[in-house]
Amino acid sequence: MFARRIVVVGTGYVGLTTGACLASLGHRVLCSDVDTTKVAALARGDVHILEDGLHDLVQEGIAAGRLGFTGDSADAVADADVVFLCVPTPMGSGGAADLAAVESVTREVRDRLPHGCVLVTKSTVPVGTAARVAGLVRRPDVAIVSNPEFLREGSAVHDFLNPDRIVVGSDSQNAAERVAALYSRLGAPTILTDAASAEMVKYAANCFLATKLSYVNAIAELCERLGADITDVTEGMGYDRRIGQSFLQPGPGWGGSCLPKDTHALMQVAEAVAFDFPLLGATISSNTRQRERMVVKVADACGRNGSLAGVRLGVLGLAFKAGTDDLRDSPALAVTRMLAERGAELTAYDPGLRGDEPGLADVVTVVDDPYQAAKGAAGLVLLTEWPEFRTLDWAAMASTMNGPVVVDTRNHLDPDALRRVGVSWHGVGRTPQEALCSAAAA
Ligand SMILES: NC(=O)C1=CN([C@@H]2O[C@H](COP(=O)(O)OP(=O)(O)OC[C@H]3O[C@@H](n4cnc5c(N)ncnc54)[C@H](O)[C@@H]3O)[C@@H](O)[C@H]2O)C=CC1
Ligand SMILES: O=C(O)[C@H]1O[C@H](OP(=O)(O)OP(=O)(O)OC[C@H]2O[C@@H](n3ccc(=O)[nH]c3=O)[C@H](O)[C@@H]2O)[C@H](O)[C@@H](O)[C@@H]1O
Repeated sequence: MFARRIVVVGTGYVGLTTGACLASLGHRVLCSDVDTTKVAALARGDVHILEDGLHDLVQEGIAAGRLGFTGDSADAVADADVVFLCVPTPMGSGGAADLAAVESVTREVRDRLPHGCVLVTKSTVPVGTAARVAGLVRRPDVAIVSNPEFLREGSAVHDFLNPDRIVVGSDSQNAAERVAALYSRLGAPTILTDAASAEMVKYAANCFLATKLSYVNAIAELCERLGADITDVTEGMGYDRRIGQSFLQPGPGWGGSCLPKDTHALMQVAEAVAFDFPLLGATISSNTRQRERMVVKVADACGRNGSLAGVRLGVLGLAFKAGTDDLRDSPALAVTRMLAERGAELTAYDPGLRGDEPGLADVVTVVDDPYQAAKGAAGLVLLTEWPEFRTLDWAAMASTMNGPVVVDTRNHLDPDALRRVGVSWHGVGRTPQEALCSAAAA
């Protein structure tokens, strides 16, 4: 089923990727957004987010006449077959998902949807939202479908075009099949289900991933205390196909625009039906603790008797993970903020950031090369796993530092290579080699 007239409301990481990828699959797509500055830039082919391959795909879609942009969602949907809602569902008061944007777009477009149109929630929304949207639309000729998205930032285009699965849920079998058919060229396993189950798949998956990471971070701490090496431990675990190698990398805690808000939202959903969910609660609180633990690690390695007051530190990476410019709920930024609160003087470098992002300047001085971040620092804290950090001239970095100590919260660097150039390396879940050697000698 090609050349469908599709409207995508919201042109963020998910909406723009959805629009550009569906256009690349041969569909005609019109993307709308309230942010008219963004719409004007996109219409010129200017992509405002760092996402591998997205810029080219947008330009190709525009050039092929299959991809367009507008600031008027109500007008856009007037001759649509399928409308995707890709607007934000941020953490609201008390932790529940804030559905204000989903509801406001629904109200805005409901009377303009043509007969037989399908309205799809692609935003991450709690179980029951499709029913709530149906209640707002109140039109038997418009079917509501839940089609959660599983792409990751930084590899959004790749993930969208190579999905592990497509999940489509609706009370209308016909509408679900029409939405599933849009992806038919991708050849992915497709789960057709009811809307509530589709909505639940999304939260169950994200919260499982968060739980896996909190577990791994806890095992890493245990490794530190017991003299085991988390890198070998996770390798040993990962070969078990029931566990798998991915999502076993310890770090400064998990973050980003989704895992934190979705874990809190599922806690709220559980509470609403009087379900006690201590496992998920511990997943969240362990993550807060992990961020704090990184600060203590830095204070121990670089502070003066554990104090960071007036200590000059360099920071490598501020984004919530490599490959993105997204700072939303970034553990790297959270740790940096806590270091600043403890009085550290911070200079940071992140290859994905310009440095003028809102809120950054209050916390940290952002520089545009890593050697500047290292200059005069009593220690460097690596918080985001950008590949280029591995290939820095570490001897040159160390020579400009005032005490070559690196706290590598991602176990991203080669500890032996760093030690060879005189850097004292501190990772996560890995006992420093010197300590192991002296323990063996004793
Ligand atoms: N970022 C990600 O990797 C993923 C996000 N999701 C979910 O997708 C949804 C969207 O997330 P992102 O794309 O990251 O958000 P985003 O913040 O990057 O983009 C949202 C866009 O919607 C626009 N918008 C807001 N209100 C609007 C309205 N009333 N009418 C038209 N446009 C409006 C904003 O201007 C913005 O351009 C969320 O529910 C999120 O949980 C799901 C999978 C992956
Ligand atoms: O719903 C969403 O928005 C998306 O949330 C996550 O994707 P994303 O937020 O892009 O980031 P991830 O790659 O999942 O990383 C999340 C956090 O976990 C951390 N992480 C990830 C993997 C790992 O092994 N270790 C680790 O610390 C990352 O550094 C990051 O802070 C999910 O992976 C996507 O499937 C989902 O669609």
